[in-house]
Amino acid sequence: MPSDLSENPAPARNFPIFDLSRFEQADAAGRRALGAEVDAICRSTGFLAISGHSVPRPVIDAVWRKAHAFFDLPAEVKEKARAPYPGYPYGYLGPGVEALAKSKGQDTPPDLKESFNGGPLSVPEGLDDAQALAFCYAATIWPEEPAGFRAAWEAYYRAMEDLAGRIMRVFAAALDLRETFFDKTIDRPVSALRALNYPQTHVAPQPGQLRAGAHTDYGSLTILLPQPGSSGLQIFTPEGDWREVPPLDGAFVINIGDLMARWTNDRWVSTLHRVVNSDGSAARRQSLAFFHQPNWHQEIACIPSCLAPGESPRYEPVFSGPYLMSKFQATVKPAA
Ligand SMILES: O=C(O)CCC(=O)C(=O)O
Ligand SMILES: [Fe+2]
Repeated sequence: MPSDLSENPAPARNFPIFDLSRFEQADAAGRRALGAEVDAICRSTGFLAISGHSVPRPVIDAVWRKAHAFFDLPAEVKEKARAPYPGYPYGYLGPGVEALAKSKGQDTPPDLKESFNGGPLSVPEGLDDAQALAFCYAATIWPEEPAGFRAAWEAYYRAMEDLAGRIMRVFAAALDLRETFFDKTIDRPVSALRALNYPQTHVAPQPGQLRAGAHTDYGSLTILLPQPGSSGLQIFTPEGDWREVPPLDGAFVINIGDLMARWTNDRWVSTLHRVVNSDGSAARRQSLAFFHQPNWHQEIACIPSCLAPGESPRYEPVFSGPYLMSKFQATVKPAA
């Protein structure tokens, strides 16, 4: 685990940008070639930007504004939408609740952030798994204000679910699989959307305390929208140093998560990343993170074509939903 918390690294040179519309309009040979580019990126860091995504600007702007207005509310108002007990996945998680580095076994002070979290927009018909109903399909605790929050949130959630499905087709092409390979594994996804607010800080953080501690994401892929022009998101490169993700106006930053690494037998890497606060006095920063997660019951076992001859799978198969639940619950402060 790297620990150079005070380092102020340079922006990532040549941060890759992938034009999704170009891929979708290409013929079979073009798609294979573009897929190969994505394969190379995912073997190296698994972090890239997506342009040509066609997510309407008003959908993005609306959720951004509503989240900003929500975080501006007094603490006691935000607390009304609080997750009812530690380990409950949705609703408002106030400052001091989560330490992402704990998912990596690092005992750090809590992250300097607050978040609002929401789950799937509906429960699939006939689903009766008690754990799934109690965790991924638990109710989102909606805030009463600002007006229009829920409508804006749901529109953005839908747009992200759709975008994630399109990116998973790129991933299938990148892995030399038929492009619909993942479709059935993500047709009842248990994805979560998280709005993050990192308040302005005036005092030095505690030793080891960051805005978001070093972690990997848990699922198939994450679609991030960092505040335009903001800094602080860093990835741990294959060369072994922290690199800042540059601001990329109009593009989403995506990264693959642990389940994609497991699926591909570590051909693709789920890269460690974090959000730092420079020198203890950092400006407020907001972001949106959509954590795309395969169906609750989906078994994630090594894709056979990701095994070289004579190689054996590095991981035991896991089920998507229970895996997510165990990772999430490791990061929250237990009840006092
Ligand atoms: O806020 C960001 O830019 C990244 C947050 C993040 O990595 C996470 O919440 O998993
Ligand atoms: Fe993350």
